[in-house]
Amino acid sequence: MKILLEDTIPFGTDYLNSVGDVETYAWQSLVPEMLRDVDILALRSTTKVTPDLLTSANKLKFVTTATAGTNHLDKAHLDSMGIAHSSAAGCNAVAVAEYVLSVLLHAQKAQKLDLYNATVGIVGAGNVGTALSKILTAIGVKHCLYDPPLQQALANTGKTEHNGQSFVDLAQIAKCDVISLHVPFIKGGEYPTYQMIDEAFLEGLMSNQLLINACRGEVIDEVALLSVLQGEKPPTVVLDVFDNEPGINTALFDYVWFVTPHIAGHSVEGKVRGTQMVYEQICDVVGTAPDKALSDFLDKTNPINAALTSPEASRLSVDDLIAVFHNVYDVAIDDEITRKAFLSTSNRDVKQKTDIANTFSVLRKQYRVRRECSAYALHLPKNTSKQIQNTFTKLGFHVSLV
Ligand SMILES: NC(=O)c1ccc[n+]([C@@H]2O[C@H](COP(=O)([O-])OP(=O)(O)OC[C@H]3O[C@@H](n4cnc5c(N)ncnc54)[C@H](O)[C@@H]3O)[C@@H](O)[C@H]2O)c1
Ligand SMILES: O=C(O)[C@H](O)[C@H](O)COP(=O)(O)O
Repeated sequence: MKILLEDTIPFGTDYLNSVGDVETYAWQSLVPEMLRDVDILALRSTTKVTPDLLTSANKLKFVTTATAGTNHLDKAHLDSMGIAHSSAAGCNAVAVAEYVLSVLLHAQKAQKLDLYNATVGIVGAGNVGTALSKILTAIGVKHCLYDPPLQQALANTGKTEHNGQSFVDLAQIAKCDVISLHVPFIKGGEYPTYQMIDEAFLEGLMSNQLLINACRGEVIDEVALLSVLQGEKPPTVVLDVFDNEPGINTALFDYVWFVTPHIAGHSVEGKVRGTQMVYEQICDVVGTAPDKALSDFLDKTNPINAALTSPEASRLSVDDLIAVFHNVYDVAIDDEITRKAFLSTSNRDVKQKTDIANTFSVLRKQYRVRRECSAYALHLPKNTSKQIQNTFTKLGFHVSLV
């Protein structure tokens, strides 16, 4: 069985070389002729699987993406050719949720938010929305969900809540202190998400609200966003994703609080979990039993020694949470790297579009090593309360008292 892998899939060859005849292609080099006689194709989200790409695919039976998003696959066309397809649903949900947590903790530090008294509106309660809901539950932050397709599916089974959280409508989401977007990019159909955060929604936001987009840029009307951000008393906005990536509109940078190059899901765990998932799917297609596990590919980390200011308290103080969590992930570092890279991009006007696209792509490709909470042993003081230990455990840390 001939398996063609994109070289952006970490450990792809190590995982799959015993499963079939593996070949890799360099990122952005895939052309139709390379799919001749290929049985299985695995890639990531920057490769678009279009009818044109598939014109020479004479044997292709399975296409899979080591990512959560699937809007780069023309699924209707794959279906029409009888080619099965899949994705790594949920592979990087925790990474994105941790990205949002870092933003929330910075908002607390900057006095933009009173986190423990705030309400977070989660738009899209799938894998990422649920991972975020779990984090917020662990630290005791109120939140609500907007997800009509899921709400409808649950209603059909007589349920009104998802993991103990209630659903609200978009108008209620618009009133939340924080609005965090986690829907797929869908054009058309019953529940489209294309520009669902439209001009009216954006114009209704107040200066004390925080809007975070770490799903797909197309979900926000970016022209309206720029205009609102340039107006009086704009909301605080954090963007990980943009319309028309990688040729993004860098004019937004001057008005956005944190800006990152579509890396919210790029933890080591998020990426390698994606490889593990496509490996298991390919084993299934080939008819072989998988014998490799995520732990075979993840390095150990150094423990975090936390000197809590109030270890005996019944609730983890937000300052202690900030001090511990920002050892794991700090969005401000990625914001700084991003802004520096674009500053050295000579010009921001339309003529320099290629330069902007290259800068964006290179930042993503060369992203630093970032681990999730679950990668860390967390050493807490001996007198740490059970409640605080529990909170850290629920965040994924391996807690011990020293
Ligand atoms: N920035 C990143 O690095 C990054 C990482 C992972 C995922 N993503 C993006 O985030 C999206 C969500 O990821 P996920 O893993 O949670 O996907 P998912 O499929 O598990 O969940 C998506 C949820 O959105 C809901 N939804 C669909 N249409 C909706 C609508 N019109 N209104 C409200 N809710 C709607 C679905 O019912 C589902 O529950 C992905 O499709 C991807 O585009 C980005
Ligand atoms: O859809 C996803 O899983 C995420 O957007 C992911 O970060 C995409 O990563 P990429 O394939 O662009 O490296």
